[in-house]
Amino acid sequence: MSAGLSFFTSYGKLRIPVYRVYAHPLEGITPIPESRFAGRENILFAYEIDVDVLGENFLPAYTRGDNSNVVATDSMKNFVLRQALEFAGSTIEEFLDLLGRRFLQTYAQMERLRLSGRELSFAQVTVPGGKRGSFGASQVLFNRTHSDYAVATLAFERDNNGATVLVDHYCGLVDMELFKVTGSAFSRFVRDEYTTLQERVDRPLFVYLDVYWKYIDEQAFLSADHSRYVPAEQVHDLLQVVFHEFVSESIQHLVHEMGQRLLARFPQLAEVSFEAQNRTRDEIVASKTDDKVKVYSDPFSAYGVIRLTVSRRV
Ligand SMILES: O=c1[nH]c(=O)c2[nH]c(=O)[nH]c2[nH]1
Repeated sequence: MSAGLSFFTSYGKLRIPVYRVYAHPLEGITPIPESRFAGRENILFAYEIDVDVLGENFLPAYTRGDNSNVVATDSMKNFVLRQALEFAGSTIEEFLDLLGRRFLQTYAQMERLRLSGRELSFAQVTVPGGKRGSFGASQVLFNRTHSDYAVATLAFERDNNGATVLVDHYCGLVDMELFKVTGSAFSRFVRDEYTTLQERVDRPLFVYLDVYWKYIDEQAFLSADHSRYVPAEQVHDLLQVVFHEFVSESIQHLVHEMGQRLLARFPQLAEVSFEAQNRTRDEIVASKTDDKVKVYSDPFSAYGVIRLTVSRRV
């Protein structure tokens, strides 16, 4: 080894596309008042999977070209795809859990592992139903959508007895884009010689929003009954309801309210985090006859970013 140097390495395969058809439906979730979401049929269970192997025992591959402890990333890709066929669960968290345990059981060369999943969103196509004039969801045709999507990351290690342990996790929903035309303010901020922004008691607020959550107890998202599982769809709907209802003084104020509402609705969560981008458009012209009719266009390309983590006190 090179004297006086230390190394941190990881290697793996990113963005392994998995399209499992007829996975087990997600059932048994607890309904919430903010959402009509009742479960997923999982006719098409589609995710991109990242595998990251961490540890020290493959360092000789870097320092001496010794690959004897290297599992080819190509084999990792094949492993993930084969496990997808055997997968009997219903959620991305359960799939990552299966992968983590099976990888560490199969490969003694792997010390630690981080696995991530990114939803490839598809929506059931609406087609005419049996009765004249009725429409319903196709059971066979899906339209790829490019809107917000769920994510999850699970990290695994071995304990002293060699058993696999889940050591960290987070779940999330990223790339929401929400535009509220009225009912948001931003005023009474610091004013000095650099201030050009007008005070606005009512502004159209356009935010890009990512939200992440962690559970108190991993059994809440791994147990097969799903009664304490928090589906991204419910989080999505709850955040929309809060934005719809709440008249905010700022994005800071809005994400704080969203954090409070999420932790109150889901007692099984330990922490929620937000990253919001301020994409509010500039007012260009307003109607002379109707106050609420206005035209907005894109602002200067730099955008504000607002972050928040809300944790339960322990
Ligand atoms: O909600 C907002 N928070 C800010 O911190 C900020 N700063 C700014 O210029 N506009 C806004 N809006």
